[in-house]
Amino acid sequence: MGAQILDGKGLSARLRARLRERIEALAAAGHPRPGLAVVLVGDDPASAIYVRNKRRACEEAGIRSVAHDLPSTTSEAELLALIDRLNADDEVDGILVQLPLPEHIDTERVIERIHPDKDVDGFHPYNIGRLALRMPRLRPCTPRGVMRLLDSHGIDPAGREAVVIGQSRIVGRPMALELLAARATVTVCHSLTRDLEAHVRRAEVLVVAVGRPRFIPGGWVREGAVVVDVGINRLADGRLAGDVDFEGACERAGWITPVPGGVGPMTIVTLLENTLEAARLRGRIPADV
Ligand SMILES: Nc1nc2c(c(=O)[nH]1)N[C@@H](CN(C=O)c1ccc(C(=O)N[C@@H](CCC(=O)O)C(=O)O)cc1)CN2
Repeated sequence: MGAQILDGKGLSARLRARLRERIEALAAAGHPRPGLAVVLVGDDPASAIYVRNKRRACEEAGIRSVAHDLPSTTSEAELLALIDRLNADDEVDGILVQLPLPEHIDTERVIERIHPDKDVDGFHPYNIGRLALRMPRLRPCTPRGVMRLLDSHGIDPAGREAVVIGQSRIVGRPMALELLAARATVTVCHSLTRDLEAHVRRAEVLVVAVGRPRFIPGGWVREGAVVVDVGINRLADGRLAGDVDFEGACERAGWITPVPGGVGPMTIVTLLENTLEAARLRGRIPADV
């Protein structure tokens, strides 16, 4: 076990405490509390847990969260109508629609309907475009959380070979944009990539987000690499495993995120920070807090 741990759980707890202080100070000065609408459609058990955790995190931080739990039979038109109402509601600073949505709903159409200034997930084409142009506004939570985790441990990706495995909207694509903005040399690998092992072996910063337990063998990891494991996979015995063979990778990596306790908690704290940022962008709280 040589690798040092990138402790997302510890860092997120410190950031959440700081956020709570800022929000309480704002409230004491007479400013409104930021408001987040959390929309869950259907009964996916993992989504229900993530949404519950987000709502609890809001409460602890002093953010007002409003729950919209809709049945899996909700039509796309009904969901879009709810988003229209939330867009028009001045007390709602952020709108979060938990993904994945049921198959009969067009995810792109839903994301595009959210006003970009309330898009606390950072998935709207406007916000992704701003990130691509290195003019970020609201940034996707998981990649932003990863960058903060690296930064807090003094890890600068500039000039390094970064390899991202997975090209999802939530992680892979925006992660590549974040690393590019941080001036890494970035490769994105996906299901059609030939010789994945060769790409992994040359990665100085390796980010894996494929959703397959222990998909990357530890023996592929470059000596001294920074390994960021975004996968959260529930094993048959109930335990959680990442997308990387953690024990094997620890023998070779310089730094590694654990699962649980690495990237996941950073996603949630970044959502809270984005909600505060959205309230600022909308002028509901002062710009200088
Ligand atoms: N609208 C969105 N949907 C989804 C997102 C997202 O960022 N926005 N990301 C994922 C799931 N996700 C947040 O929604 C998420 C997943 C896991 C964690 C987390 O803290 N995990 C813990 C372990 C939790 C457990 O015991 O199961 C950890 O890694 O320590 C936070 C957020 C998909 N959908």
